[in-house]
Parts: sequence; structure tokens; C-alpha cells
Amino acid sequence: MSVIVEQLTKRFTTGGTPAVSDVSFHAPSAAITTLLGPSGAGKSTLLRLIAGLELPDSGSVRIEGVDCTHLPVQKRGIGVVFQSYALFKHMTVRQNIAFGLETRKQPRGEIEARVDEMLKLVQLEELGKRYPGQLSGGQRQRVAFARALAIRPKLLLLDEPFGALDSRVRIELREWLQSLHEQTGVTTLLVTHDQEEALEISQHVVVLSDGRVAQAGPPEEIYDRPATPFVASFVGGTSVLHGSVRSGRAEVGTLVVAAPQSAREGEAVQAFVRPHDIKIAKPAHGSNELTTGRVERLKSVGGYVKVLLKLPSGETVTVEVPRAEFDDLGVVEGDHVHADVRMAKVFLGDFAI
Ligand SMILES: Nc1ncnc2c1ncn2[C@@H]1O[C@H](COP(=O)(O)OP(=O)(O)OP(=O)(O)O)[C@@H](O)[C@H]1O
Repeated sequence: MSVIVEQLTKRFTTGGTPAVSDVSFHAPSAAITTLLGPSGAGKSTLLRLIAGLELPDSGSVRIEGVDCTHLPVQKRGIGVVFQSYALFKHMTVRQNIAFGLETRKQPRGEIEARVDEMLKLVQLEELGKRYPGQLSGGQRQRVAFARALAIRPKLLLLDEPFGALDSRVRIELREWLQSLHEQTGVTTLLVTHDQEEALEISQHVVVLSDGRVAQAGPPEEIYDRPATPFVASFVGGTSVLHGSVRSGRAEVGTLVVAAPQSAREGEAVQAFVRPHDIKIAKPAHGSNELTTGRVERLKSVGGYVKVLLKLPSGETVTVEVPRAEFDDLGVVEGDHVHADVRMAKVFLGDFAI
């Protein structure tokens, strides 16, 4: 039940910038694939093209090997959940879940049995008689999932389904969605701008930027081997340091790392460094201010401390230090510390992200 999108392009204005531009990717069967990107990257438009809610200018969408590019929404065998609760306010939870089955004119007994099954699946057995206005935001979204799944879709399309919920509920529902997916195994496409959500929930990630695919692959690959400076900066909360190639190595301030093979002497480089890939320590005896950074700001965030460090080059990096480790360091704002970059992703060139 995979989805194959080929060279999909959609413009909303003639001659204007495409919202989706020559996009091709493959969403594997029975997996959760996320469409990840910043606001305006074209995620929702792409999902709507796959759903049949928009028509492409060119390109194709195949679901389970069937070309659906010009099929109407109701013939595509999809279930959809949007960010805003699209439940019918005047219908009970049971009636909402039954809606799609009734429009398909299924026998009453079968409908009732399927609604019971769905209520159990989303753990809302007790709330079938309530109206949407009598539910919490998280419960309403679970009803929306039950309604989408009731029709036994081949494909589940989710557009920021937890976007309107507070962060605690969002994290709870992320875990809930993973276990729901384990039970149903329905091929799922999830739109999100939250890289943590994408890395945690999905088996496959398609990163979008300006309507194009920047990189597609398993979450570990996207995180560990970003293909472009955009992906490196968007995924993983990186800091960017500038330097140049010297004797075949990339020199970025006091940091010297391997340069890409095609590097030419003197060429500009950018190093993308993740906050937990920098280790800070009290400077060794004899270090001077040229090899140490100044602690500009400290911010405690739950289990770790965010340290904003100004390097001798004038560039700043963010470092995350586990709380216990930080307490042992005994560092305060204004101190000079030694910064050891354990890992960095280096790209040639001097681009603006
Ligand atoms: N119906 C429309 N008419 C005109 N332009 C549109 C329409 N829908 C989307 N766009 C434009 O297409 C581009 C992509 O929008 P889209 O909503 O797909 O991005 P997104 O990645 O989902 O963003 P967000 O995360 O903010 O929802 C944007 O520039 C947007 O303004």
C-alpha cells in the first residue's frame, strides 16, 4: 500500500512560484512517513494533492500502484485528519465515527460493530454519547482518527493533527499515534514542521524546502547525514560556524576537521554543529582567550542547561549540557571555557540558509 509521487508540480498563480515543484518521493507501505519542513515549504499543498483536494499542474500520484492523480477524493480510499477538529458539532461521537460508513450505505449492524471497534481502538468507549463540545482537544482528535479509520482506508493522511494542542497533550498523543499505528498498520503520511515529532514518530522522512524535496530517508540518516546545509540547519538545532580550507582540512576558528574531498585551498566552508556535540570545560592552565569561548548566557531547560557561547571568532554557538554535568562544572555567565567540538557537518561554500 505504498504511495509513489512523481514530479508533482502545483502553482496557485499562473507564472508564479510553485507551491510544490517537481516533487518525487516514495512512502513505504505500512510505515509512517513525515513531510517535514518550515512554514510555506509546501507540505499541506502536497498532502492535499495526494488526497485529491487539489489538482496538480503536472506529475502523478500512485496509491497501491493505482494512478490516482485525477480520481475524486472519495475514490482514493483515504482517511484524513486535519489540525482543526473537523467533527460535526451537532452529532455525537458515535454518529461522527459512523458518518463515513453511513454515506457508504453499510448495514446498520455492521456500522454499530465498527463504531464499537473504533471507540475501543482510540480508547474512548465511555464517551460515545457525548457531543464534540463536551470533549477535550486531545479527545476530539482521537475521535477524528476513529472517524478517518472507520472506513478502512488504504492510506491515512494527517495534517499537523496535534498542532492545536498544548505541548503535554501533543507529546502524549505522539506516543498514542505510534501504538495506534502498530495496531492498524495503515500506511500513513504525516505533515509536521516539528523535527522532533518527525524523528520520533516516523520510519521515513521527506524534508521539504521551498516546494522541493531537500532530502528523503530514514530519520537516522536525515539526522546523521544531512545532505544539504538547509537540512543540517533545520534538523537538530545546529549552530553554524564559518571558516576556510587549509592544507586539505576545514579550519573553523580553533576547530580543524576533515573537509569534503573536492575542497580547494582557501575555499569557504560552513560547519554545522549540534548543541550536544560540543563539550565545554574549564580552561586548562595556560590557555588564553583565543582558544576559549565566553559564556554569554545560561538558561536552565528541564534536564539540561543551554549555554550560549561566544567564540574568539565572534561567532556564537549553543551548547546543551546535562544538568548534573553542568553543576559539576561550576560555570557562571562571563566565564571563559574551553569548547571541544566533537562532531560537525562541513559543507563547502558560503550560503545563506
Ligand atoms: N489556496 C492557495 N492559494 C494561493 N497560494 C497558496 C494556497 N495554498 C497555499 N498557497 C501557497 O503555497 C505555498 C505553500 O503553502 P503550504 O500551505 O503548502 O505550506 P506548508 O509547508 O504547509 O506551510 P504551513 O506549515 O505554514 O502550513 C505558500 O507560499 C502558500 O502561501
